[in-house]
Amino acid sequence: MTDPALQLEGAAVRFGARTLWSDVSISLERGEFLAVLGPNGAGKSTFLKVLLGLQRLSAGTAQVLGKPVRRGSHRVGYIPQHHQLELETPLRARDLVALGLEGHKYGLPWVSHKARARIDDLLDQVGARDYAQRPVGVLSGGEQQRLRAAQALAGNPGLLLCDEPLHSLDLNHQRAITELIRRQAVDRGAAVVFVTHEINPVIEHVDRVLYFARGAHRVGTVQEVMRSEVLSELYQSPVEVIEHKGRLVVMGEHSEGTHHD
Ligand SMILES: Nc1ncnc2c1ncn2[C@@H]1O[C@H](COP(=O)(O)OP(=O)(O)OP(=O)(O)O)[C@@H](O)[C@H]1O
Repeated sequence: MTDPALQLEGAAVRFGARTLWSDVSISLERGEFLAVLGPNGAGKSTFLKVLLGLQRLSAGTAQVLGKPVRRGSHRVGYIPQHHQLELETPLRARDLVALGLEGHKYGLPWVSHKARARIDDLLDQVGARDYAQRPVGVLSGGEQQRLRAAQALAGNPGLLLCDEPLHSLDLNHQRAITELIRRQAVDRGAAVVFVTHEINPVIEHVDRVLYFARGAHRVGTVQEVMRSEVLSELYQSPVEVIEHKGRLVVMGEHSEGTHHD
């Protein structure tokens, strides 16, 4: 039996007197797609930081691919939240993708034929071949974001962590990147943790939802969590979830995502 891709037991993060979230227990199998939802400041990115080994738990345990979390695991791919790279960043677009290949993290002196083919393939898949030779700093936000997705997939990760990866992408590229992420899960058996404010673009791929709000959380299938009574209880105020042509419209979500002890 293979280890779960991700396993948290009684996990909590506290900053001083503030409990961001607590008592999170979840196990994710290879190939599973978890959407992480919740209002601003609810602790979604912090959840990813825990899995990246960048944020210590205040209680509980976290294991990734059968081992305690640690920084810099090449089995973990990460698409960070969008931020514009500096104009002067001394990398071409294809170099950014190459950085995702194991063994290329500390410089780019020599790229094997096989690695070059893999980079070309990824550049094609994210539609970045045309700007592969351009300096990354001059590229648009969406163009950079597509390269980050390719970089995260380059090392064939067993766990793929995505922090709002569709942000700043047009509809066509949203679909292309979503399809790439889905294939990593379905064809290559990676577990996906997908932080998003908007579940609809990925709803057909989501196996389970982890919803954070007001220091509490719920875990379950889309049908179990994305319901008026469940979210109203979580937000402690009326929230209405309406299904319309396969899309979910959530009305009455508050922006306040945290509480103070
Ligand atoms: N090291 C830290 N020390 C104190 N507070 C922190 C620290 N890291 C994060 N926080 C706080 O924890 C809260 C949760 O942040 P996080 O980035 O996880 O939220 P989020 O759900 O991803 O929000 P958004 O949707 O806005 O991206 C924020 O209020 C943030 O200021």
